Amino acid sequence: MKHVIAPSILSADFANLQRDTEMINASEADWFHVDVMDGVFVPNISYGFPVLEAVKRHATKPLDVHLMIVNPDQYIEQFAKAGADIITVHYEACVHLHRTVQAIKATGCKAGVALNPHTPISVLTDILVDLDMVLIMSVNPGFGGQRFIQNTYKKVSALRALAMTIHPDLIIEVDGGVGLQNIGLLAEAGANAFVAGSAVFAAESPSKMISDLKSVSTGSVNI
Ligand SMILES: O=C(CO)[C@@H](O)[C@H](O)COP(=O)(O)O
Ligand SMILES: [Fe+2]
Repeated sequence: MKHVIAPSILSADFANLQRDTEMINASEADWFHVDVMDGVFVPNISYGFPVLEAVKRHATKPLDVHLMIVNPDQYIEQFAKAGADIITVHYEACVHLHRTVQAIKATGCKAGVALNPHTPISVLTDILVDLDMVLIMSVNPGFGGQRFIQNTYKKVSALRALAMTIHPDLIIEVDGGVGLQNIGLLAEAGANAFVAGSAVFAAESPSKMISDLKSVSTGSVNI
């Protein structure tokens, strides 16, 4: 498959969530990106199981669930039951990351690990082969609409170089401030999945923006 576009429903209109879900269904988007924030790991609270279940009832594409919560182990099964297809936990929130990743896989979901902007990719060297995806945060997690951090390009290309020898199929997803202005360079650096919240939902035509994001960059993903 060509690179993945995952619109973030954090920027959707929650009073019109069915409409926005159907827009994503009908668009060239590949996944729904679902940001769960607990007000502890990040200084914001978004939504939890009821919203995830509601989106799942209408979505025709996989749900890419980004957990910005402490102690994610406690909720993995519940997120899988609520409809997650990919579950991504933060490296910074997990004491026993290998155990957490195995717990995600045991549910049948794909497993991802997210890195905050200050966390070096080297911390994942010994677990990379066990992962389906690494999510590189290109803003500090907690809010949509923030400015993209330029160091992300370097980080993505270093991760792709590391993955090349031990896990060539690794999905590298970039999340935060992604839009037409940087998606091409990110794809060149080695990313192949892109989250876009404000770029999509603030656009005059969200579905045209999704098509534009899909066509701008190069790269592909094996899923
Ligand atoms: O995880 C997060 C924020 O913490 C993201 O998924 C945002 O929802 C992306 O929004 P934009 O930066 O694209 O507006
Ligand atoms: Fe996210």
